[in-house]
Amino acid sequence: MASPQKKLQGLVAATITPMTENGEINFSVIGQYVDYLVKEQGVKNIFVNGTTGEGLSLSISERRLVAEEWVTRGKNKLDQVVIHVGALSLKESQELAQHAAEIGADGIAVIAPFFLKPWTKDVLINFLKEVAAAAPALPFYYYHIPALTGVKIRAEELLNGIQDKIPTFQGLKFSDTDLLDFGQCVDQNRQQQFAFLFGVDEQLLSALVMGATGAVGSTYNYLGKKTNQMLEAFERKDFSLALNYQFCIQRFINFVVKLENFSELKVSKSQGLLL
Ligand SMILES: CC(=O)N[C@H](C=O)[C@@H](O)[C@H](O)[C@H](O)CO
Ligand SMILES: CC(=O)C(=O)O
Repeated sequence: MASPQKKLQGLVAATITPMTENGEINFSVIGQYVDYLVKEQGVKNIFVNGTTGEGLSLSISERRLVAEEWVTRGKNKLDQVVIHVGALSLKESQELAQHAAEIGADGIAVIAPFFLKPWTKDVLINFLKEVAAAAPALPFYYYHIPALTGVKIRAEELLNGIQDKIPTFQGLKFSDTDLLDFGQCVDQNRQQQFAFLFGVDEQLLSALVMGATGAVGSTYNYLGKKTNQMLEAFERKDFSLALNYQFCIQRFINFVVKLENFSELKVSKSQGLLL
């Protein structure tokens, strides 16, 4: 069973998967990448093989090797390494979950299957449950990203009673702008020790007000330090300073949104960018 004292909090960088010009994974820079995150950005948690890491575009054997390298390089340097193990095939997802446990990862996260989609909450829960059961000692996070999966089952609905089905359930990574849904996830689970990790970096301050306990995002690779300053200001209840930091972050993201050449990277104006 997941240990609550190891609660995932603060910033989690969704790592980019470094590649060589030939399209091979460039394992040789991952050690430096870890040091850069810790020393330059003050970020000590990572989320591997997610959206930013293009996990769904890698082969299963590449995903295993990437996960292994991050865990190895992060040893004694990072607090937590969470591996995204979602896949269309339940068997592949289970294989990756079991592998994450074997290599000593700190948690696994799973998105909803996105081609033949689960049509009800129960169908989705059953899929997640089977994956979680393949790594019964690892904390499990549901990765809610409806703009990319097309699975619109509300997170609030999914969380209702989830620990009865998935005892290792430890939190939610919420990559959507629906703060009603997010707020209700927090409000209805106050008795639990869940991690509520927000995934739309340009709106993190609003999510902190709603009770986010941390954040997973692409921009924490390079705006980690700035975002940590925002978190500290929020913690001190200096909301006007926190807002200044959020606006600064927004100006950067807005600049990228407006770059026409980046339009093909755009998921949707309101759902966040692949930065
Ligand atoms: C769709 C996507 O990749 N979202 C990322 C994580 O969930 C975010 O970190 C965004 O890249 C960021 O919020 C910028 O829009
Ligand atoms: C942002 C994020 O969490 C991801 O890239 O998966």
